Amino acid sequence: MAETEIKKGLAGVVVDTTAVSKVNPDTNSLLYRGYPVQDLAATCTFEEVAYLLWKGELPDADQLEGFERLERSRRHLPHMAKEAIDLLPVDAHPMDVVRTAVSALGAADPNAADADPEANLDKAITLFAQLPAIVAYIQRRRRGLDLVEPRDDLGYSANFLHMTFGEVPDLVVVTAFDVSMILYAEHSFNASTFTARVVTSTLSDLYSAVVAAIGALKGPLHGGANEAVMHIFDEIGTAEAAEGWLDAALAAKRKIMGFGHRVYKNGDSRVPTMKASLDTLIAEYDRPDLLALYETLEKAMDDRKGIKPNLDYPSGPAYHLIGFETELFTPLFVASRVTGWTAHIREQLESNALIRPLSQYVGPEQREVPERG
Ligand SMILES: CC(=O)SCCNC(=O)CCNC(=O)[C@H](O)C(C)(C)COP(=O)(O)OP(=O)(O)OC[C@H]1O[C@@H](n2cnc3c(N)ncnc32)[C@H](O)[C@@H]1OP(=O)(O)O
Ligand SMILES: O=C([O-])CC(=O)C(=O)O
Repeated sequence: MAETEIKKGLAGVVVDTTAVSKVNPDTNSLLYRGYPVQDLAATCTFEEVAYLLWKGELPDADQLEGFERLERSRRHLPHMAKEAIDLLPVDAHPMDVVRTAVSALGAADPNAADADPEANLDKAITLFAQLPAIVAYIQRRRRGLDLVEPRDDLGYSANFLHMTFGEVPDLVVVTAFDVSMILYAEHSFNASTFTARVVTSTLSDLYSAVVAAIGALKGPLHGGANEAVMHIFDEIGTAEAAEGWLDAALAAKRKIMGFGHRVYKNGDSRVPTMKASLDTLIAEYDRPDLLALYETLEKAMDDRKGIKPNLDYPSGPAYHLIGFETELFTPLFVASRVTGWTAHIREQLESNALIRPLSQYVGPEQREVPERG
């Protein structure tokens, strides 16, 4: 029998088409619906980018006004999510808490199973509007603080920070956060988006697909790396210790979180934009020590392995400077990526085929069940 070529991890396998985004490792570029992500980050708000991902075009002034009004009207922490969160231990991992909250929202939505494209878009917008309240509440609850009501006179990111910290930080901080939300929003068939598409392909509902995607994102080889980067920084401590730490970690065959990528082999297209935002935060919070550690480790990794940082590398310290607890970093990724996931869920349903690959069996040959007892 001919040898079947196994593509471990589906590396290099093209499984379907998509019109949502294009990742091009040859040019180190990322397009959302045709627009370079760094240009969107420089000129648009996250709300405009979310609209683009779902609708395929940027909103005009009237469309944006209508969309913002809708999003702002849905920002309150839903009762069902709060009840579900309050049942969990305060120190449960925030990714587990977000996953549970979204699952509870799905169970409570009588229209959860309505797969009409407009119904699914409405659910996506609601989750987009509610996730900041969920994430902010989780951080405040961990700190023994009461929840903060949303403000409808603020944009998405300013309101997110207001609900988390009880005040709106300087504009440079809000802008850096908004840029991170734009950069995290979408990245073609990454593991969590593919998970969402697999679940959707069985004609399951949008909430189930998002819950599964959250589970996939949690892993440190994917979204969990932004949290892991900060743990590494804490472990290393200072720039002076970075090279010795790296040599020991590589000798112990450790994976260095925030470095490497399945698709980009010569640097992640989003890193320069996020690094520029990190630089503004370093200046704002006067933390040259953190910059020195960041750059020393980056250079040492390049020198030793030729492996470049991915988006999680600058995002981790950026979220730390803004004031988020380390365990909240990946939930921030969820709040952003819910836009991309739900755009893909809708796209999957437009021309669905059950996703069910084959495997090559390598277990025992057929055999008889031995006599029992
Ligand atoms: C937003 C995101 O989700 S971006 C990804 C975030 N994840 C991380 O930062 C986790 C750390 N990085 C990694 O584990 C990997 O680079 C991945 C999982 C992202 C990509 O992995 P793959 O495409 O499967 O690359 P693969 O694991 O084959 O790496 C090729 C070689 O580089 C090495 N390598 C890749 N990344 C790293 C790393 N971060 N640290 C140390 N070595 C690494 C591998 O050990 C392998 O070496 P080998 O050929 O000697 O065995
Ligand atoms: O594309 C990937 O494999 C991981 C990634 O960078 C993302 O999901 O943003």
